[in-house]
Amino acid sequence: MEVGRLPISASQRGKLIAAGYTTLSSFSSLSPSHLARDLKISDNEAAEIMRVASHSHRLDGSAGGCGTVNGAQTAWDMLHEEEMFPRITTSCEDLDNILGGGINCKEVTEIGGVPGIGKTQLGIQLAINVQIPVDYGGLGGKAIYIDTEGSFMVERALQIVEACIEDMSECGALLRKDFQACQLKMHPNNILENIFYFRVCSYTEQIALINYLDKFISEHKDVKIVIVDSVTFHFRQDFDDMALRTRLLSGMALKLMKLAKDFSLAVVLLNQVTTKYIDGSFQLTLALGDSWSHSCTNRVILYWNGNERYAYIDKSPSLRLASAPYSVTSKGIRNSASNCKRIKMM
Ligand SMILES: Nc1ncnc2c1ncn2[C@@H]1O[C@H](COP(=O)(O)OP(=O)(O)OP(=O)(O)O)[C@@H](O)[C@H]1O
Repeated sequence: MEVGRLPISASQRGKLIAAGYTTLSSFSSLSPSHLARDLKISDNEAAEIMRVASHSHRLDGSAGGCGTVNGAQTAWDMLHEEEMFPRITTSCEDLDNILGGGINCKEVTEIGGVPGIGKTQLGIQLAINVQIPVDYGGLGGKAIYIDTEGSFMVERALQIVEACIEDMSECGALLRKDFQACQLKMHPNNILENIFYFRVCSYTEQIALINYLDKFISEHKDVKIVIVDSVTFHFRQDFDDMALRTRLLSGMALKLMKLAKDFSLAVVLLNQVTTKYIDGSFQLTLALGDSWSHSCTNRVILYWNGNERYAYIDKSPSLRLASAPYSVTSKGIRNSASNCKRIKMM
């Protein structure tokens, strides 16, 4: 495919051609940072060109064009790319710390816990925090919220949005930043408008929607997080054929992992827990644990420790297994109250 046919801006097309990249295959094997250097553009802009190019290439291939295998990416490029995307804060410093700074883009993070522990609250918080402007250390992105249980409450979302704006204006004053400049972006109406909400009422609807996300996100490029609350709800009932259930779940998991990689976004899967008889005692395990266990990069378990809520990193290829307290307040997710007391006393 020729660069002239790519759906990018005329100036980007001009820069590609001027740098000698006249066909898609002439730069498809480069890393975004390499392309950014050659074109003298930002890494983000280069990553976006690569994404559009790879999408157009896929469409071209499915329309009969011949497919090519992309070249390898170096580990150095991968590290550089990772640094390009800040993590999405949970609004709880302790939780962010054990997560290596927050929820990572390009990865699937499963968050499980007992009813009432705060999974939905965390999901709503992330859908809002992903919109924190780049100037304030955020991603300035948008969110997709897939609700399978009907637990998303818009009034509660508004309450958390207002608290987030309040925090940002305080933070702006501390950092002497011009909060007025981002006030329009961080207006409650705009923040709520940037959360695309889908209610799904059956597993077939859920699979159909996840298959459609590719197209939806191509048309809404700012989406930086997809939250599914909860991912296994419809798969826990009305299933006689367990092999079919496992196949459908694995297919859905693969699709979500691919979305995370292709669009450099975070996928957060909220999940319920059940009790299982293991080694002579009943223990809490995530719903559909065995058929689902390879579907995520990171797994976080939320649990009660006395009266306090805790999060525990249960599985991760890069984070140490650790736990941290957090609380659910009227403002949303925050540091645990006892931790705040400790900080004040010090
Ligand atoms: N406005 C609020 N102020 C303080 N805490 C709140 C507020 N709204 C909700 N909560 C807390 O959040 C908890 C419910 O959290 P959430 O709905 O996220 O649980 P969940 O883990 O998703 O449960 P389920 O699995 O049943 O959906 C409540 O028990 C309450 O303690």
